[in-house]
Amino acid sequence: MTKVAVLGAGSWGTALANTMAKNGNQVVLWSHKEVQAAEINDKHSNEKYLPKAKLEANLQATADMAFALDGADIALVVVPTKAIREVGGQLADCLKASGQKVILAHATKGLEQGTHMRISQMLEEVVPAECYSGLAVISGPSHAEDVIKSDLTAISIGSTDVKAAQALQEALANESFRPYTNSDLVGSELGGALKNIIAIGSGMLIGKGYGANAQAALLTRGLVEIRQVGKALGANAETFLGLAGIGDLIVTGMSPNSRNYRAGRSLGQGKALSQVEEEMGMVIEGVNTVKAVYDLQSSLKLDLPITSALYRVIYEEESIDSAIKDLMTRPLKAED
Ligand SMILES: NC(=O)C1=CN([C@@H]2O[C@H](COP(=O)(O)OP(=O)(O)OC[C@H]3O[C@@H](n4cnc5c(N)ncnc54)[C@H](OP(=O)(O)O)[C@@H]3O)[C@@H](O)[C@H]2O)C=CC1
Ligand SMILES: O=C(CO)COP(=O)(O)O
Repeated sequence: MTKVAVLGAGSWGTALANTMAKNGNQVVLWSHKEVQAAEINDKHSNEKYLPKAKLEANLQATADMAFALDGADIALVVVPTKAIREVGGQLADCLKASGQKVILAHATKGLEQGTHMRISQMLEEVVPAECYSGLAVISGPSHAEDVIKSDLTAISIGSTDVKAAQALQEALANESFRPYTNSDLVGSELGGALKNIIAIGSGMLIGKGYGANAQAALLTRGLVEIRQVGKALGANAETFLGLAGIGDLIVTGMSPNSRNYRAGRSLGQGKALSQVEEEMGMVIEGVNTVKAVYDLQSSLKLDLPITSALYRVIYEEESIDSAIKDLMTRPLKAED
């Protein structure tokens, strides 16, 4: 049995914590809100993020991070990208105070605004190296709404530290949840972050009334952009053919359980971004990630037409129709 502290009690943190508790591990889920921790402990539910789900009775929650981390083998951070430095800083303070060393992992899919850093790079900056042995990312096609129902799911765990990846793999694996390990931390993080951009575009096409041809074209050409950015940032191109690449692109670009897809669909139906964000009530990572990648493309000397079109629609008020026309009438070229 492994002791795991999961930091972040939104939909994904709760679903991952619940899976590991169901497997018989000792799991403590940290929420920054007392009231939410109390709901999980008393009612075994997290209605805001996973409506109607019955959580495992042995899943314990707390609003005290030091308590969650006490004796933990693994600390798994699952908060939105914008909260990583704050939560990582609190984690570092707890680990420094206790003198404990953990396997450090995260399941967040984004890039930092301004710095364009990956999540593990941010964590490395805020958590001193002596506080952890091994850093891993949980990536791959996995909606919390499906995982909580024990729908069949396969994910990938990216880490250069085999022992760290295997410890997470053991804690998570069961008959309906199959984790694979993968040594490409960079590619696993980038696959997870960048597919959110394309998923917004895929939702937009459906919201506009286009069909499966359009969606397949966008996802395939989107994968080319993901791979180009990934290679330029040091990922292994092969990773994008795996669960953390095309696997996650398929599920996020096609499933109504995806926040990014649903956001794009609502934008395609004519809603304003502010309204879409308010109605979602959950993080839509792709909205910030499209800006990060748009900003990065010139320094990486890349031409990313789909990412650029989505950036213009989201941030510069270009109409979706105009962006689609622009993409479809670019100079003809060979497929690369
Ligand atoms: N949902 C999914 O199916 C999947 C999500 N992911 C990724 O996981 C990450 C988290 O997403 P998800 O769980 O969906 O997000 P949600 O929006 O469902 O939940 C976010 C959680 O983080 C908490 N939070 C926000 N800011 C802070 C903070 N400063 N300190 C502490 N807690 C904070 C929120 O608390 P509060 O309620 O107070 O706002 C909430 O509990 C994202 O990067 C997402 O891309 C990856 C795979 C699947
Ligand atoms: O990464 C995810 C599924 O693998 C979740 O995507 P959304 O944030 O779009 O729901």
